[in-house]
Amino acid sequence: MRIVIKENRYEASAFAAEAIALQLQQKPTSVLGLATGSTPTLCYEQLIRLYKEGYVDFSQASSFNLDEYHGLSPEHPQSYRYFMQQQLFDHINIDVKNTHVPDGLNENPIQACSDYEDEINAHGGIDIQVLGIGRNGHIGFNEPTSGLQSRTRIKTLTQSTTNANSRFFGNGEFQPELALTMGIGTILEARKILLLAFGEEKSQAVQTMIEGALSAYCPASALQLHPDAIIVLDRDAASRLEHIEFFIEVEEKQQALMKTLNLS
Ligand SMILES: N[C@@H]1[C@@H](O)[C@H](O)[C@@H](COP(=O)(O)O)O[C@@H]1O
Repeated sequence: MRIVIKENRYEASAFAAEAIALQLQQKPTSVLGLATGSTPTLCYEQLIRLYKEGYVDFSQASSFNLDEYHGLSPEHPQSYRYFMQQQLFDHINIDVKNTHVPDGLNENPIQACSDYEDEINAHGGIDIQVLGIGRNGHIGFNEPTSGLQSRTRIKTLTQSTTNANSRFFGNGEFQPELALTMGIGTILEARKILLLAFGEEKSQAVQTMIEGALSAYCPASALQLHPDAIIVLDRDAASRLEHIEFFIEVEEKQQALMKTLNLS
């Protein structure tokens, strides 16, 4: 894991957007793995800016989102398809036919999940996967105890996750307790991973993910197994890291080395 600690969420989001832009410059047909939630919104804002300024082109790219609520239509304002249209797709030149979000209304969600896996494979796998992290350490909707080799499937959400996400739903509005989500094994197959975490409320999950043991109790800790995972934090999310000074030192040395090798 490479740990990048930025002063604030704006700098962290700009770093992530630049990494995605670079990926697309190097491989215009990249397959992007995308996430929802409040965390990636600034990164998407920066990506839209880079697109408008001509630095990035999505015309040959395709995308797969991590997850979707079961029971919400794509037009529902809380569905992740709707979120992606509003926050990113409607503002860039990606062909909507090339964007994929699990089908929350499919009458056979088990089949829909297995088809989703097939579709990712048919596209040659995910080149770069954006992730947020839940307060309980979940990634996608892989709640604690999710199998570390799990595949796309239907999951029951924990109370802690439904509570955290209730802020997006109106009083008395139907809030799904089931979701279709890529599995941890699916996520780990992405060639590069960029996990973003901001704010004090994520600091415990971040500490457990990075400094804790590999454990299904903290699904994000599975990223310790990934050969190219970058964890991008703001100061608050990094605040509980016991080895924070060490991580800062290593990153500075790595930056200096990359400059010397002309790789940055
Ligand atoms: N399924 C999503 C996750 O992909 C996301 O990482 C998490 C954190 O959301 P936020 O970024 O709003 O804190 O929320 C949801 O549960």
